Amino acid sequence: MESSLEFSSSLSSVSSLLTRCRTFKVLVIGDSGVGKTCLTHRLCAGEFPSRPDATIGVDFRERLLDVDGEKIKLQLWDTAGQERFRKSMVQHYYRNVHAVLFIYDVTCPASFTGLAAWLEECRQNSLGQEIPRFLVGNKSDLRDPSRTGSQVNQEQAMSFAKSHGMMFFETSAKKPPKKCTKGRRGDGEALYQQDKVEDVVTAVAAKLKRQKKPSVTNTLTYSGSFKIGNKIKPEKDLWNCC
Ligand SMILES: Nc1nc2c(ncn2[C@@H]2O[C@H](COP(=O)(O)OP(=O)(O)OP(=O)(O)O)[C@@H](O)[C@H]2O)c(=O)[nH]1
Repeated sequence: MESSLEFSSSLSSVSSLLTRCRTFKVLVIGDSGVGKTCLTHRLCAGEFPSRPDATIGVDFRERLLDVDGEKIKLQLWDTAGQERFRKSMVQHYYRNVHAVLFIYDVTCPASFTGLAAWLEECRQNSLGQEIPRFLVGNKSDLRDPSRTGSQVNQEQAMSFAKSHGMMFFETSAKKPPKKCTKGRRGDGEALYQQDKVEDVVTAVAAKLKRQKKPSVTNTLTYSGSFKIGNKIKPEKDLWNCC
């Protein structure tokens, strides 16, 4: 009797360990230096990395969220901004993508005009219009009110986002602006401070939760990277549970 109880309790702990959740691949693209690595790090680890290296190939980071009682796992593909570090890997980036984050630096207008090239890359890799797209202006902590001419203005970015069917955010991976939010905390509804980087993942997860055909895996997390020269494993092997 005792052993059957033990057996059923260990079965239930195994099953809770393997709680299934829906997993989505989110591609992060934008010019080199706009802060893709720092942003994905902030989104997944909740902190700003002290000395990020230029990404070579792609780095993977994951974030597990609870959206209205459902577990949603975002697999963020932090891709290299430099052409020489992307090369032959580009087609792998776009395979089975569920959402794309376009990042630019608000203090670097060239990174904003450069978005046209990233849109073109999406087109060349047959990214469908049904794939949700998000525009994120990063490094808002460096905005200088006396230098408006040499920065990307928010109205301009908003109108770009609108014309391309994107949801728009401006934030900072280094010092995310805070805003007061109402939501469930502990026993009930409460007001709390949520930073605007958190808004990005929340919006992506909420949008993807409504998607019809996502992949399903367990909640084990994975992170790692592929450099040029590595063979990319089929995603089936990468993401399914072991
Ligand atoms: N002040 C400030 N600096 C930032 C912010 N985000 C990133 N940086 C800095 O910008 C530089 C580039 O950041 P990365 O995250 O490596 O940029 P990336 O887009 O991943 O660059 P690639 O890997 O070359 O594509 C680093 O020196 C960061 O410290 C931010 O929000 N504010």
